[in-house]
Amino acid sequence: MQFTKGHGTGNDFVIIPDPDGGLTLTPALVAGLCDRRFGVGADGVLRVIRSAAHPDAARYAPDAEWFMDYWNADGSVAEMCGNGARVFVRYLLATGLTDGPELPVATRAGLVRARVDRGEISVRMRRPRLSEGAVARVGGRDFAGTAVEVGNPHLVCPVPPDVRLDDLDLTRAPGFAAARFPAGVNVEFVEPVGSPSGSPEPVAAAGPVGAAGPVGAAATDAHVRMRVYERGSAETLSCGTGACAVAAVALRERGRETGTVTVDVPGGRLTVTIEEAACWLAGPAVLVAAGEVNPTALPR
Ligand SMILES: N[C@@H](CCC[C@H](N)C(=O)O)C(=O)O
Repeated sequence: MQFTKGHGTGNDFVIIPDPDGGLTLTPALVAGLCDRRFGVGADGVLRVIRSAAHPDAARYAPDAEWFMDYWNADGSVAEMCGNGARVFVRYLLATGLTDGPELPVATRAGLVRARVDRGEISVRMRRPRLSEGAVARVGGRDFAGTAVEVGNPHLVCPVPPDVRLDDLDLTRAPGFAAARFPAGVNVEFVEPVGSPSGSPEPVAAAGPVGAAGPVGAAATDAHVRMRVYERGSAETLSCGTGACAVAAVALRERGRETGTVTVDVPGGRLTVTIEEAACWLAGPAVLVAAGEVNPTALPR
């Protein structure tokens, strides 16, 4: 089985080309591929399949030639993956399966549109929908947050000033009310950059680094840091949809509904631009290796 390995700000994926849908992808196979000791190792799998070859793709976005069949590391499927969509497009372009600079991609959350922009890849997704408050529990402490839907579910929790973001123990899943999130939830913890809790202002905080959004924004309206515990994948170095959820909350805290937010994640920097009717996620998307994996040698 051919594979390519790629990442977007350290959120890494095993990419499996299956243009005509000949492959049977199972939860066990996905979990084996993502195993960091006994498999290739990744936060998730991106199957590259033509929409016409996937039984469900047409109902999500009938007009896109390619369907991003995204799976979490534990073998569950998710509606959307923002970094995955950017890496998926990088793969399509690198292998000549499509040409840019703009293209539609079908996902379980509907159509997204990608754009190559000065070496970065941006995806246009739905606008995050903020709903009521909810609570995440870490290390015996409750963190109040906001539920946000970005095609997939998120819970964004600002970290209070007496807690250091880096000190949170995310080796285990944060607790949350299962009745509120019956399908599980991705939990983001966020603090402003330069916050009193001790995180230093990074160099070039509001400069053009990573600010390659669709409007060419050189300065951003807010600058935050986040960590994330992903449903189905544990703590990851980055989460694109999570960054969009965090950006929406950061803008609301500033009394705004639209704007551009710089989001620092453990694996790098993303830029999120929220418009009236859409949300753009921009950042690097890199392919690092390609090879062949023996599925029968993977853990089951
Ligand atoms: N890392 C992704 C999100 C992947 C899906 C998520 N774990 C879920 O189950 O919803 C991103 O970049 O958005």
